[in-house]
Amino acid sequence: NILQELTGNGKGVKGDEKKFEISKEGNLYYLNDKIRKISTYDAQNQHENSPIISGKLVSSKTTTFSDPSSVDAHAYAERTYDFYKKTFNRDSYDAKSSPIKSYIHVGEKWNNAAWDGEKMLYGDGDGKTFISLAGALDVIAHELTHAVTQFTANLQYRDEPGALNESMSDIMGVMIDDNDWLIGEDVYTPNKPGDALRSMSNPKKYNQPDHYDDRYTGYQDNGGVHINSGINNKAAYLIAAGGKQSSVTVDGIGRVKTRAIYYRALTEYLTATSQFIDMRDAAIQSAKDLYGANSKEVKAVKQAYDAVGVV
Ligand SMILES: CCC(=O)Oc1c(C)cccc1C(=O)O
Ligand SMILES: [Ca+2]
Ligand SMILES: [Zn+2]
Repeated sequence: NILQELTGNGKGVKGDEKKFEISKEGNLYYLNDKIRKISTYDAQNQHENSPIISGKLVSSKTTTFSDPSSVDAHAYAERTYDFYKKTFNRDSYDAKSSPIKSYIHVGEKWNNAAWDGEKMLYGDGDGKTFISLAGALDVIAHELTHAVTQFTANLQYRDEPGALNESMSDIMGVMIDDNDWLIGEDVYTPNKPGDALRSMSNPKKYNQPDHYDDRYTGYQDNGGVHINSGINNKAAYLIAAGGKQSSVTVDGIGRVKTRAIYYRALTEYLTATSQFIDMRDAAIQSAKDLYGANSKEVKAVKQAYDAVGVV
């Protein structure tokens, strides 16, 4: 690459040392990765609903950056970018190498993270429910996957399509932060070790259904997008890890093949109004495309959706 690489460093939200790509303009250094086109801004506690969230590109007098939220937001965006490029040959969220912008210190003690249609937003948390949400790789991967979904299937953010939108973000979140089936564990309830925002292996542990017959049909949470995502999350877990549910046994095929199936379903088959049954069909078709019509991978997909009652 013609650009001269420049490495920055700093401690993340959990106190761990990280390295990342920066740039120098004049006598200041900036969280601006010109190779991946990733830049990180400080929203300086502007309210998350303010029409235009402006921000100050994070800078430092030296190559060491002292704001842990900025360190993690920048480094984890790079990790997520690299995963999509290496694993699926996708260049940024729109596959057209569009710039990735992250804003930290959004709102006041905001227990939230979001993709707002054009940039990523991270709250600092209130210190009880969350610490800075930029501090978790699976959170950042979840948010950037909302952007990927927007530029591919563009699943509507309500009811069943919305639950699938949420599930795709959780699936890629655990595939990128790939040492567990938990979501948000690194930044959730600092005073309660060992818990998480969601579990894909056991959705019910955090009050999500793991079977279609138990789906939420009310109006809260845009028709339960963070509730019913548990059903598809469990299916994805079963496809990868195997297991038994509602007297159906699934022979797992591993994380690598599972993420390939879901990425293909998201980018080739799902649409804005896909329902859970369409997710089943899209996953089966994707497994057929990738591994053959009578493959054990196709069998695992069918078994998993049988197990979660999407038939
Ligand atoms: C795993 C990241 C996540 O779920 O972020 C959200 C939070 C913490 C609150 C509300 C919505 C979201 C989201 O991105 O869906
Ligand atoms: Ca995790
Ligand atoms: Zn989400």
